Amino acid sequence: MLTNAAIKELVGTQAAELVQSGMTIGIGTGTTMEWMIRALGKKVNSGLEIRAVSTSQASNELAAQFNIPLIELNDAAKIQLAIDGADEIDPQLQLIKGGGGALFQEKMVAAAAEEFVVIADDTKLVDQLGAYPLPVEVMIFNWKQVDKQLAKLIGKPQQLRLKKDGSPFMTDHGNYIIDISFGVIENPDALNQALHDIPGVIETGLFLGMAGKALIGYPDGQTEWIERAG
Ligand SMILES: O=C[C@H](O)[C@H](O)[C@H](O)COP(=O)(O)O
Repeated sequence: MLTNAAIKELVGTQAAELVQSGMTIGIGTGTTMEWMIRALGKKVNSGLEIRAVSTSQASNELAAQFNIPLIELNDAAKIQLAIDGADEIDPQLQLIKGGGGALFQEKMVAAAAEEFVVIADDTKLVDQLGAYPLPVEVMIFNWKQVDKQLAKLIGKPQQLRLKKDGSPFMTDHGNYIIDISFGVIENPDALNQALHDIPGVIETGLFLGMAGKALIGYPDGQTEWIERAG
């Protein structure tokens, strides 16, 4: 049986095979994507010619270590393919993302891509989103006001993401994250809209109708492609 890290390596390495010379790709963030970036780096060092738009400082740094040419999203005329991990994946390929705090840039890159592929181990598959706390990126300027609005919307106070030293976690874009525990999200679209309606909410970790395919790895070493219906 494979360890969780080995499953991530399996799907990350397999996903790197999707990348063809000439492409501009989006590269996501997280422990699964680290394996994809490493595998892609080997291909680049063997002659694969690509350009990449990264979704975080951490992925920038890893990609740079492997000489993967990076460009800014504004300089990408086209992104043929974006690949990223996820924290939860439901049967419609609706996602919760942002466990690593990169949701805002990840969503901008995924939205700009012609195709968005998710890679994950099977523990990320759920029947309904919501067991994983939903990350919401908020302005520092009014985060306490946002929190009050969230308490009205959800009925209980929410958790500002903190670092191990107890100070607030800050995103690459200089914002805070509030992690919202739902248990089950009955209507992801309505929730996403309601959250966006709160001034000071910058982005949510709900990625709805974005992923076309997901590559899932299992402990027995098998992988499976799941496609979004419709
Ligand atoms: O902010 C982080 C991203 O959304 C990650 O893609 C997500 O948290 C999954 O990360 P991992 O592959 O480490 O489980």
